Amino acid sequence: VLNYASVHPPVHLLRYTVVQDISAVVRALEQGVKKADVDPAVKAVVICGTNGTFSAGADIRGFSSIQAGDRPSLASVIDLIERSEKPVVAAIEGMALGGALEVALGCHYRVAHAQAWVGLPEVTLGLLPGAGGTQRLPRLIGVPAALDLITTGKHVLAAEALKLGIIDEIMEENTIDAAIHLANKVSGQPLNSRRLSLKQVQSLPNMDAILSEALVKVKKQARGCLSPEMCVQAVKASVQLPFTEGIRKERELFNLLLSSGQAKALQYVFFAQRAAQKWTTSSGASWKTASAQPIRKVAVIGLGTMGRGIVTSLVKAKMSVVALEQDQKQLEVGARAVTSLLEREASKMPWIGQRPDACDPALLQFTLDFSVLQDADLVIEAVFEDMALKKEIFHKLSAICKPGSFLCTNTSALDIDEIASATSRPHQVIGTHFFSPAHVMKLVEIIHGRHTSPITIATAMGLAKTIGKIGVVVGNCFGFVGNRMMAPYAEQAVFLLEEGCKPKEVDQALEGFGFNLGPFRMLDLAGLDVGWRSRKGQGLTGPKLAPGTPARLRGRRRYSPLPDLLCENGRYGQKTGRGWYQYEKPGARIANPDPWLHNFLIRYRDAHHIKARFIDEEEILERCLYTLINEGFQILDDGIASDPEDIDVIYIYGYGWPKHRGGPMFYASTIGLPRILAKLQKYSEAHPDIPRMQPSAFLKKLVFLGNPPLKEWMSHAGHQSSKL
Ligand SMILES: CCCCCCC/C=C/C(=O)SCCNC(=O)CCNC(=O)[C@H](O)C(C)(C)COP(=O)(O)OP(=O)(O)OC[C@H]1O[C@@H](n2cnc3c(N)ncnc32)[C@H](O)[C@@H]1OP(=O)(O)O
Repeated sequence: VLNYASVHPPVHLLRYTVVQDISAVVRALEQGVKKADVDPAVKAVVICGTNGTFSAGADIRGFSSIQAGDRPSLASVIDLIERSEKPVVAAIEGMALGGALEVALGCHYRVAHAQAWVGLPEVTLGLLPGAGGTQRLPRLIGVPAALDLITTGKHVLAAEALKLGIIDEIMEENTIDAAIHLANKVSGQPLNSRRLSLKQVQSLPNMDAILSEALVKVKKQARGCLSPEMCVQAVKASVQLPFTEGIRKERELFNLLLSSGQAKALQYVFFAQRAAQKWTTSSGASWKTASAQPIRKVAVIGLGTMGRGIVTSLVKAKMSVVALEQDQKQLEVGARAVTSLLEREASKMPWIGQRPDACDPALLQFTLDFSVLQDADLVIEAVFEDMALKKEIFHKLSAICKPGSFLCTNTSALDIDEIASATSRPHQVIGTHFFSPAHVMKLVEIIHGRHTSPITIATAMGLAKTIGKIGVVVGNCFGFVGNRMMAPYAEQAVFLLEEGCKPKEVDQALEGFGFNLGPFRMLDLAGLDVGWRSRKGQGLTGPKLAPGTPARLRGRRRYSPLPDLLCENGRYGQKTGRGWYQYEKPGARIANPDPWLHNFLIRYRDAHHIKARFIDEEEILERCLYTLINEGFQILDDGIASDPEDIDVIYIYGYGWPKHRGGPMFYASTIGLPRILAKLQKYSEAHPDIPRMQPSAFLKKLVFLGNPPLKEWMSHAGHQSSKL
């Protein structure tokens, strides 16, 4: 939106908001600036936004239509603004992000409201600031600060932007009036010193080291994502090249990113994350009609690893919390752990820690007394995965809690309906599957049971948002979405060990793909005893296993007893200092290959007459990833997830799937469903005793229908989503 308004002659006001059609905004800005330039009555120009917002930047959907090599017309207009003979002042209210901040950097002065914030988030969309931002910002604030902003995409508040030198003045109110005042004041003064393209980047004695360290750092963190590295290269160009050549380099890098496919994936994730908030269930309940109830007081039952993280997240969000344990010793240990987590969190955010209300002790109460829970608006049970124990707790809660209280269970696999059956209010029972460490991980799977009411779902989603998490609504089945898909993935990883791989080879392949942790490092971190307990519960191993069951078969399905054997040897992973790897001591984090394990694998293969073979990276990746994706198709067909975006958000924020690959279902769409199907067919023919490798009927159907785009998949699902 752009208005050319003559409000306070001789200053002309250009109002615009870049969130819709960038080319319309660019055209209007160009006309406005040109008109002001030739109008002798105009002495200065102020650029501002509408409705209290400067601009959130370009419409991300528009990027798909940009062709590599397009002349970035926004960049030309920014040049025009900078070249103007009349002072141009940016009046920043609300936010100035991406292209909008680049426009402001082209202005000669920048005035911001105290509550405003600015940033260059392009890197998070797989791009770099492509309209001169990588060349102007280092000239304005120096290389280290510019690198920090451009490679992370972080937003900074006006006060910090002032300190960094991004803006010139902060206003508590009337930002536009202040900008007009400044424009009048500087009218007629020379402008060259305000034109960033004419400035040199401030030289630093250790510039080479700063740039190469930045490159090493982003490469290490990016796990194959290109945009942070390209951002460093662009900033390096601002140091090493004259402005116009730097701009050329910036454009070259921008075009490279635009055609990389990663930008498409990251932009897909931006919208998928937002789409996941617009939940629906297969019974037709949806975010549109259900409203969240206000939650003032939350109770958490159990102060184990999960309970501690959950309490910490709630307190950080300034919610009133009661934490319950069953005996004094566990209560004290849990309370100490929560306090230490909160202290650590406060030290990471000193600006919050200094505030007197940062962690009001009155907000957090530790208790052994169940009756204290009676006035809680919502209870999160976070004891360990034992159905009988959970049912006992829910039965008690149902009797004690006030009628309106919502009852949540933090479970990673158990049946929500069975837990709800222990209460007199199954419509207020819901699963809230947090991920460890719960004060860090963003994801919460919100699992609705057969009787869960829409208001309960909306309230759980609202709570997730309040505490800064991403809730994704899923249906009730063993393992829900995330762990159900993880099962065939982890199973393949273990089968690969049986057939000849070492844990490190499997982990390296998947970490090379971009996962934070490969499957064996992940299992060691989570604790191998967790899965062992679950398998014993299912009768797959342990006392419930029928005598005479073959070691490597359960029914007609292939089974690997390897993880059980490790646990029987006391190897539970990091916590015991031994698992799939060895660690310096219990609790240590650095995983080292363990000769004991390698010998054990050799003996195991001998005992079961398995001839070890060399397995290449391609097979490791295909078997682990395609079986996981295959389960995803089954989940969609079953209606457990309402669309592929939900699955992708779960995998990115809960399982460390590389964001620049867009999530497993998006990745499948980029590989092409016919290829995935063909590979699954090939592997399932070679391994007929692994049912999870047999292609899902839904995948086959989509291939038969000609590999439709991801957006159309659900219109072909057996279980029609109500979103459609
Ligand atoms: C060779 C060519 C060179 C061209 C150079 C071009 C230079 C320009 C580059 C850019 O400007 S890149 C874009 C930079 N901007 C961003 O990345 C901002 C992204 N948005 C946000 O961070 C947040 O949305 C927000 C603005 C901080 C608001 O957050 P809030 O939590 O309040 O709301 P949301 O739920 O996130 O968003 C509401 C609604 O708006 C949609 N939306 C937000 N930003 C954009 C956008 N930039 N493009 C398109 N759509 C956007 C968002 O999807 C939500 O939509 P619905 O889900 O409600 O439909």
